[in-house]
Amino acid sequence: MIDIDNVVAGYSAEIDILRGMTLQAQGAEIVTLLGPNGCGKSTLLKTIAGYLLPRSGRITLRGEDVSQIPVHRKIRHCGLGFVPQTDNVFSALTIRENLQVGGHYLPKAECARRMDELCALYPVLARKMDARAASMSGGERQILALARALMPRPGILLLDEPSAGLSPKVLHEVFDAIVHVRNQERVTILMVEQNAMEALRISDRAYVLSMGAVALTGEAGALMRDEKVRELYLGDRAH
Ligand SMILES: Nc1ncnc2c1ncn2[C@@H]1O[C@H](COP(=O)(O)OP(=O)(O)OP(=O)(O)O)[C@@H](O)[C@H]1O
Repeated sequence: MIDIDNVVAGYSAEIDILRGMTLQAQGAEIVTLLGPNGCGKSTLLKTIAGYLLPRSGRITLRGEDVSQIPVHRKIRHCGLGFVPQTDNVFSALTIRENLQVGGHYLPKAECARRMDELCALYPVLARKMDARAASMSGGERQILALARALMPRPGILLLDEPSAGLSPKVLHEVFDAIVHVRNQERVTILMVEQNAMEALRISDRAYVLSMGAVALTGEAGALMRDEKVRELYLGDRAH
């Protein structure tokens, strides 16, 4: 369970980017964050992950107030996985090595067992374990980034634009991979996406952000069917 309560945060002391952000996600839910460029979607993920600490408000993960816990401790101790938008795999390392980095603080046998599980979940990785990540396609790299974040078995996964730069076909492969892990491992997923309609198709709920706060929230199917929402927030690309 993620509970964000009235969070205010920013990069400099003078400017608040998040201005009283309140939202929740729980269970095996996929929740998408939508909204115009610069409204604070990535900043919210960075604040939940602990790259930025809130000036006020509270972030609760699985019942524990983690508002002031920085990123390295959150990922290790709070069951949080984070896949940033860029630089999310080590190109010079092999797929096996990337996964080992993701599980570096697991005991060796547990790390190996977890790699086997993730290779079973994502066979595309199993076929190329000793190839360098640099040789992977964009979609394969996203799946590796996802698997790397999953190594320590997080209960909560934050994904920043997993479809960025991908063709529509590959986007569907990556979204399938996200749904697959939600179904198999019952992870709570909070995802930022520009591809609003595609993201809503795999989501349970969504929040539309505007100027650092929630403008609108609802069940994904209802948002997709709402004419006004489609026109104002989704570019009316629904069919
Ligand atoms: N490292 C940073 N230092 C200072 N300001 C930043 C930094 N990163 C983002 N910002 C500012 O914070 C605001 C929100 O940015 P953010 O990246 O969270 O938006 P977003 O909703 O994810 O946008 P996009 O859809 O374009 O990725 C923007 O005005 C941006 O310029």
